[in-house]
Amino acid sequence: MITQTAASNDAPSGPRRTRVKICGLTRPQDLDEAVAAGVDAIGLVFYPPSRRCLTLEQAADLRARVPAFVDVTALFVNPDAQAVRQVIEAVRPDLLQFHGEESPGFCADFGMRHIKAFRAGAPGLETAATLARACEAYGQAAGWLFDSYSAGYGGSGSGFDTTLLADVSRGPGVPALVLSGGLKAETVGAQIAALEPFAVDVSSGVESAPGIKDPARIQAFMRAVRAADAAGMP
Ligand SMILES: O=C(O)c1ccccc1N[C@@H]1O[C@H](COP(=O)(O)O)[C@@H](O)[C@H]1O
Repeated sequence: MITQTAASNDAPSGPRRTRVKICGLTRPQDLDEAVAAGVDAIGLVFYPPSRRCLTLEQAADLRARVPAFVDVTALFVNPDAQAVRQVIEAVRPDLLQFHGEESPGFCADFGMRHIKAFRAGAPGLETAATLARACEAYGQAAGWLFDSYSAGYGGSGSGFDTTLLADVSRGPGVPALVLSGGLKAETVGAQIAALEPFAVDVSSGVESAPGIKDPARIQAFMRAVRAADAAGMP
């Protein structure tokens, strides 16, 4: 159930500032562009079938460019624990992000802040009630991320029916609501206005090809988020 009207995970009143994560970075110049544009977090993918997947060495090189106060998230899909530990050791991410069928215990076992992703509309997550119930099992997460249900596990560029989020718990002390799935500069403002997510997470919508970010699209996306925030100021 949504428990507050200003449906942000921030304090109940005050100016809106939607956090932005750009995921699936593979090149130093794209990382620099995202940081210069003002992102709050970047995501590095460790899922071999993805064209955005990095080696430990590539990821460590990218990580070394990230300044203070920008979080680095390491994204996995049903990894084995050893693979996660290797990434933690080599890359030192600030957060882990799990996009598969990882259990709450597995996600929490690394003693790190983590985000659990849910594919809205997937089997067992087809209604607002079942999606909300699934989230509740992951109360130790720092964020609940909502993505579309499509072939593969994410990063597809497709959106989903956001009415499925209607029953998700929100408010202080509840994992942050992170909206994802097919976001782009042209549409993100309307999504922010309608749903007031704590954060948005984008990959395909700021790319010219999988894993290749486009500076103009990154800047346009950030402008659209900030315009939506300004429009929602009290
Ligand atoms: O980016 C990937 O390749 C990826 C692979 C497996 C799981 C998740 C992945 N990316 C995440 O998917 C969402 C939506 O991305 P998009 O904007 O629709 O392309 C986002 O959270 C990415 O971090």
